[in-house]
Amino acid sequence: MDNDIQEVLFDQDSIHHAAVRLGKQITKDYAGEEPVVLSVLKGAYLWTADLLREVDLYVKLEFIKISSYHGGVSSTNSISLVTDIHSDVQGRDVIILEDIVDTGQSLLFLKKLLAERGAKSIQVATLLDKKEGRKVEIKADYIGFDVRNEFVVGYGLDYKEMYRNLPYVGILKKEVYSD
Ligand SMILES: O=P(O)(O)OC[C@H]1O[C@H](OP(=O)(O)OP(=O)(O)O)[C@H](O)[C@@H]1O
Ligand code: HPA
Repeated sequence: MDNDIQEVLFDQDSIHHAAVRLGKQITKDYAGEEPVVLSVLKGAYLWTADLLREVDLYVKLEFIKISSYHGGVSSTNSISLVTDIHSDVQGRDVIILEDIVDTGQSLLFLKKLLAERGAKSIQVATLLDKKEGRKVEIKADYIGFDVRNEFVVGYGLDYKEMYRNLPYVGILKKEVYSD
């Protein structure tokens, strides 16, 4: 897989430092609380594992699966709920864990859903924030790194369901794309 990568943007070490930094901040900000942590599959699977190990709080971990990108590099405007959570978020503080906020549409969808279900507060911790990709106005509260407006893979992020298991975030070589 390494041969398919043109440039590594965030290596394992820098991702670890981001997890430590944000984990400390979340631990401080939510001291005394028991937030629900909502991990957004599939992309956030590694970020969830690494960030949560740096959070010293009693948390309830939930996984939700939504779908916006259909394997390739282009986005669609419709988001669908693929696998829902089965616990009640009414009156709870919720921290959404995302691998990337790009157009912002996935996050908007989730925030609306949680607000409709009566969450007390909703915050977002994302590894990557691609601010130039935004199509809707929305902000993350905890950000690992700002990332430039290019399609990235690795550390949970896929191209056609591959590269999620790369331990770093990078950009694919042009010849690897088939669409
Ligand atoms: O800000 P947006 O433009 O909405 O993009 C961000 C979302 O897109 C990706 O998920 P995707 O729907 O591709 O599913 P995946 O996590 O299973 O790869 C990523 O993991 C985020 O959840
Ligand atoms: O840059 C990206 N890479 C992979 N998946 C994504 N989903 C939104 N943006 C991206």
